[in-house]
Amino acid sequence: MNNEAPGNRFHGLLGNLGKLTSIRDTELVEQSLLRTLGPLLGVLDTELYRLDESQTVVRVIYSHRSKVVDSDGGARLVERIEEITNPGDLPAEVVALTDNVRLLRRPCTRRQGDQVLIAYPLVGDGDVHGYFLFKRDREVSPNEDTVIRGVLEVFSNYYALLDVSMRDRLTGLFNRQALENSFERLWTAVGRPTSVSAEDDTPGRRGLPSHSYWLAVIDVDHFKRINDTYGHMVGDEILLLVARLMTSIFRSTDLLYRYGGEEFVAIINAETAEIAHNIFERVRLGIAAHHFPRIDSLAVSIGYAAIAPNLLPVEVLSRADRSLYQAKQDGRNRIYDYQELVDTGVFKDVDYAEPEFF
Ligand SMILES: Nc1nc2c(ncn2[C@@H]2O[C@H](COP(=O)(O)OP(=O)(O)OP(=O)(O)O)[C@@H](O)[C@H]2O)c(=O)[nH]1
Repeated sequence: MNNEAPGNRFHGLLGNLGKLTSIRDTELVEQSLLRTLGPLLGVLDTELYRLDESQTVVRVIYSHRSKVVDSDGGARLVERIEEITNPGDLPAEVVALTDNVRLLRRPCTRRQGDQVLIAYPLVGDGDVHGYFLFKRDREVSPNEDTVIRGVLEVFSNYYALLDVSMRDRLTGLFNRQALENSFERLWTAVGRPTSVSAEDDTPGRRGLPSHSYWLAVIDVDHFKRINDTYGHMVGDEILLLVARLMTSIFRSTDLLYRYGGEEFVAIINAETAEIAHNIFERVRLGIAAHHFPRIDSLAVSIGYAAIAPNLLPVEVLSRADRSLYQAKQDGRNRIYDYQELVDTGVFKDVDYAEPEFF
């Protein structure tokens, strides 16, 4: 561990665990874990790997601390947290080490020159759902091992509790609360325009940023009839199947929420409106082609809008929702893009700077 007196370290650890369990957001809890363990182990870099159900790494969170010398000559530690969703090829030594951790369900180490790469499993419900990794010049002592295991256990239990509170009970998708909680962070990450489409001569489009993230509201058509005809139990089963189908059609990096009764929200990454449209069309067709119990067929209507950095989340939601409403008005079982509805004169364009509700 580091050179602090044991009493101070113990208080520091308790304080950090207190902070960790006071956070109400799963991603911030993950960051807080790295902030707690890095200083405790005397290392500047720590990493957290998250796995999906098929044990594939889907997210990596890196915490880097570096010394910065101020103009007055004083040194301080600056921390940078980076998150990669859908990481590509992981370094071979990480794959080899974490394979062992997963199979043995216990910490493993791997020597790299004068350094040791150390990995701990994150265990919950009997499954390994991630790894905590760090590298340093020596192995973990028995005392350190006890502390790391204890902190990881608190983290895993608390994470599981938080995760449950962010999930819809019926479908297991994220719930409306989770969407609202993550809006701010989501916007910082996804709201940046990727480029400015200066060559695009489409009227009204020149100079507009081309977006890479899209928010869709997806609503089951005539769902009330299903409930009225077959009862709520069948209705519930169909909602669950719709959620499972959508989860299998969207990519694992797309975000899917149950927003209300038979209404879902998806946030996806796509380079153009056309690609986004094709993805939503795949969802619509996938649901239309599925054989649901009792009912002959099921349709969904979808309204979507680009996530522009100069719009509030509520404005993007409102645009997608208005487009959905239009799709319902025009006969259901269709997909409308807000911008398309503006360009074709169905909607009056709304000034980006002025929210339409106030
Ligand atoms: N089974 C079940 N039904 C739900 C749930 N939440 C909401 N509903 C029902 O979903 C139905 C939604 O009805 P409406 O809003 O009229 O929409 P709709 O019948 O799908 O019609 P359109 O959206 O206009 O195509 C209502 O009957 C709600 O009671 C749920 O969790 N389970």
